[in-house]
Amino acid sequence: MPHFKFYYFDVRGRGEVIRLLFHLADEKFEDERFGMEQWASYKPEMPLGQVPVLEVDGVKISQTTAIARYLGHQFHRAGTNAVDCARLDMIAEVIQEFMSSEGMGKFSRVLLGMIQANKEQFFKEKVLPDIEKYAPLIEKFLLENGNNGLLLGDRETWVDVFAAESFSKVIDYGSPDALDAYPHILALINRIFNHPNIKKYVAGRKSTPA
Ligand SMILES: N[C@@H](CCC(=O)N[C@@H](CS)C(=O)NCC(=O)O)C(=O)O
Repeated sequence: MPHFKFYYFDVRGRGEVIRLLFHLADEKFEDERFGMEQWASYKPEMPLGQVPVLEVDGVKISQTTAIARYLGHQFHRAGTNAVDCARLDMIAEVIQEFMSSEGMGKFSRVLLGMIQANKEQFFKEKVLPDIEKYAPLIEKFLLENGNNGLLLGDRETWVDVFAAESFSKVIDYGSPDALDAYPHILALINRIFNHPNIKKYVAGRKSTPA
């Protein structure tokens, strides 16, 4: 296995999916966490001036989906043929759009106080419309795959982890009933966060504001 070093702020944010993929695979990585006050010294070293970034034997990879897809292949948590890989990519793009959408894309910064707004009001007025737009799409893919709480096939892939982490944030930081209309997404979250490796990590994880 290569030496992995992961760079991200000391929050879940966009980066937590990568940490979850390492824990799911039970693979070691250096979890380099920092605060905003240290960010200026890291930024010039990052390929796109942003994080998350994964360093693989000294080579830095940026963009959440590129890193997560790479780990999916590395840890055998990807599709098993080109069409399945493309279908998973399609779903990952939907999740990435959700995470970059008008409200959801800014929600972490609201939670962290980087954008001045009332958290409850922002969630209700800006994030809920994004959930109403994107959750039905993910719910549909889950339904098409049956009732096993997975997006494709019968084994957890990197995109299941990406979807579970992304949507669990609206429950954890927004409202506990925000996904009640989407039982298959709730089943996916339940399945991923009850995987023994992930459950163990989350049980010992410190709580962060975003
Ligand atoms: N499309 C990128 C977006 C990355 C991004 O927006 N990163 C933010 C943190 S979540 C960042 O690095 N902000 C600090 C900056 O831009 O200086 C991805 O998904 O990885």
